[in-house]
Amino acid sequence: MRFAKGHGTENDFVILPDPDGETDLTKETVRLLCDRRAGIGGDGILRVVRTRALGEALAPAARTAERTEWFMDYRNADGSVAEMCGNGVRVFARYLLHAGLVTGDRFEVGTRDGAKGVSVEADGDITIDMGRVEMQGTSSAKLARQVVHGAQISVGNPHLACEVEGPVADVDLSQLPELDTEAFPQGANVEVYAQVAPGVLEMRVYERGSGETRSCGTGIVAAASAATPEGEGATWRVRVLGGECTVYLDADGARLRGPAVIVAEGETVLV
Ligand SMILES: N[C@@H](CCC[C@H](N)C(=O)O)C(=O)O
Repeated sequence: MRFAKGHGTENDFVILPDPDGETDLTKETVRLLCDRRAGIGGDGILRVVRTRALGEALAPAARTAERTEWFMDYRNADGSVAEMCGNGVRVFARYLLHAGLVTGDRFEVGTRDGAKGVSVEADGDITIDMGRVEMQGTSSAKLARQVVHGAQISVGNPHLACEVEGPVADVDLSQLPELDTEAFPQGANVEVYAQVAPGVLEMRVYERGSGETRSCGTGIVAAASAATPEGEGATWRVRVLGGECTVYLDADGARLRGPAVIVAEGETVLV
């Protein structure tokens, strides 16, 4: 099967073009493709499928995705399915352009969290309309060496965004965070962040289904939202291990801007 490899601020993905939805992507296949030694390596998979090829498989929650031509079927490295991936949508959009599957600098991509607007900026960055962020109260998580408290937030997928004192580099994210399972029955992505200058956050993330990654777009939006008590009218630059993205919070919701690159194309015998 053909594949491509891409990343957005070093959140990296194996891209599988499957326009007619002919590939049965099992958990085992996803794990193998994402394995950094036995496979291609990635934090997740972006299956590129025509929305109409999904038929009944398009969950009701993804209904606004029906109007899109292309659907991002996102899988975490452990084979689990996620509703949304912010860096993933940018990389997916870059792939559609690269492969000539879309033209123009404005289009939409279908996700399990609905249709997401894509704008290609003059400098090559890609901006995604992430939609409304849902603030759901507070919760906490037990990390390897400390307990962190923060905001429970849905960016289509579940997050716990926790402000920490001191450098985020000092936080031990080597172990799966222990969460309140009543608050997060489906698990969550856990962000730790600190404000390091006016309008600038540093953030690290432990992603559900992938472990610590070098960036997480929905996590970046969650951290920016947690850092904005007024809810809107804010712009944040968010620095992560793999680079930097910008989040704009306004009355229409959140927009995420950042880079997205394709680094390789080839053929795999693993699918
Ligand atoms: N890296 C992504 C988020 C991917 C899904 C996440 N691990 C989950 O299970 O919700 C991003 O850039 O948003």
